[in-house]
Amino acid sequence: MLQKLSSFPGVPGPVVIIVMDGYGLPKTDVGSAIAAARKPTLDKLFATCPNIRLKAHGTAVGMPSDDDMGNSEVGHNAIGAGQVYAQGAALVAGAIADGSIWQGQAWQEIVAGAKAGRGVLHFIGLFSDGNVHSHIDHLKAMVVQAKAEGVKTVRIHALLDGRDVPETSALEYVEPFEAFLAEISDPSFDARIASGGGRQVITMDRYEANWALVEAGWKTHVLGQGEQFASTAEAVKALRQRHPGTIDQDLPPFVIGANGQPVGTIEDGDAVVFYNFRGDRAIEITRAFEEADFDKFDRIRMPKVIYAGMLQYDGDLQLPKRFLVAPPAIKDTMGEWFAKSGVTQFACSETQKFGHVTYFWNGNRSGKFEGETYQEVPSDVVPFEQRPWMKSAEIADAMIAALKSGQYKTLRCNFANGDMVGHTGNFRAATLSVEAVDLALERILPVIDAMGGVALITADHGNADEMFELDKKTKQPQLNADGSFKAKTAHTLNPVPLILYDNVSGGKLGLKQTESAGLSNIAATVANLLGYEKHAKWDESLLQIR
Ligand SMILES: O=C(O)[C@H](O)COP(=O)(O)O
Ligand SMILES: [Mn+2]
Ligand SMILES: [Mn+2]
Repeated sequence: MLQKLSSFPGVPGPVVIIVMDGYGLPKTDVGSAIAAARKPTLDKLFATCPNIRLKAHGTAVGMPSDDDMGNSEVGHNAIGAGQVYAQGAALVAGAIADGSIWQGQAWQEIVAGAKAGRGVLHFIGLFSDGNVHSHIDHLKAMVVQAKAEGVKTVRIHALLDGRDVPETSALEYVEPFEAFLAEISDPSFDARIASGGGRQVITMDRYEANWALVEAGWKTHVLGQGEQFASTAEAVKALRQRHPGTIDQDLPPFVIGANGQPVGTIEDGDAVVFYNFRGDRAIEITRAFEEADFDKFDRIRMPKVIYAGMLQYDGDLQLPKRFLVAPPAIKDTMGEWFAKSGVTQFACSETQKFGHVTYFWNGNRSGKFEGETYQEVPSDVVPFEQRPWMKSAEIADAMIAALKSGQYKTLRCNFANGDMVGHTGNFRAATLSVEAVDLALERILPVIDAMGGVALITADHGNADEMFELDKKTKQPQLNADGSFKAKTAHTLNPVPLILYDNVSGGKLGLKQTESAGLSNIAATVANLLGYEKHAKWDESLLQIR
């Protein structure tokens, strides 16, 4: 049980946490879809409510350095756990730097497995240095080590990014990597890219939003079905020419081969490493490799392989069974301690972010704590620039109903809009997406008042706040060859807001802006609003009680 606060009994009604995914506070309004949006509710909140800035990137959320942007996993982990753990990106980099990854049983089984079969080791993963799901340097280190340990053949299945890195940057990764593979190959070692495609088109679906993506990835990587090219650089160039305006994340799948023969199908006896460290978009393809009674699509052929993930992606489901680096052991989350203290909890989002407010929130666990209720609003399966409002209205409906039920002491939701539409690089759509969230807030807040509650309105990292690549010196948008602004699809390094919406305390409650204030301070703040002391492990509360 959390201890009761002696100085404050807690607010009479529920405490609501609203995460506006991808809503950062930019240094300049140039290129900010948030600044361009008409958002009277948020404008009023910033003008009239206590509000501060929180760090949401870099070491404040467990990333290796302050040059690393934040992301949903590390952001929701930090919010939910009230603590900062070294995250996958940092853990894998550390395990490679000190060599412990090669000593681990999983790596040794992978190498032994490959050698015992046809000698083929496959790597599948996101092919960039975005450091959100993966890092190409980790892949490079594994290829070098595989050669040193006597693996004969390496085949890479490269998911093109353009979402955590500039939108048409694929060749900046592909060309040097294909050169590196050519250089490291010799008569005893043959390393090549074997297949690939845009990450939003194959393999990296999440939260079961669209299994067809995973099926398309399986056909490409495992079965080697699809259009063939002589090299990945050639594939990217040809596909771009054929699909003008298509950015890397949406490029169609391709197979490397000649005369109808793919160079790297996945066969019995091969070893496979899925080298993304982040779990949400790794779980479905992992299930396809591991589950004997898999029924999400027809695999046609199920090769018997030795499979490992970079990390274990779900601790409750133990998925995958074999993993190269142990994930952060996230303990003592607010979900767990509120449950132990009898605080009922409601969590809601649409499919695209549903796991963010459940699985990431609870430290990458898929199981519920007692007293938790989850509601998923099914996401549309469309390019989100075509529906920038996404399911904001339906999430507002669900939150309003849950609030009115009076059953929950704390409620949380995530509005995907600023992030998912921000990732498309479409400025006008991103502007609309922020306006949709504003409308949803306008509907939810009066119900919170009516229930005697308060809200903390925040974000997990920036995205819609910078929709153009800005010149580092002039801070003006970079231009494409045709004079248009170069769209930015990735997250930003900007801080995020924390707004306290409170019409019940009569001005008694405020927020402290501290030097280190970050997402990991939210859990303790929520506990105080509920009338509890924070858990000893949690970072300080930012609540001021006057
Ligand atoms: O997976 C994605 O969509 C992006 O790589 C990161 O976005 P998220 O961290 O907001 O989910
Ligand atoms: Mn996010
Ligand atoms: Mn995002």
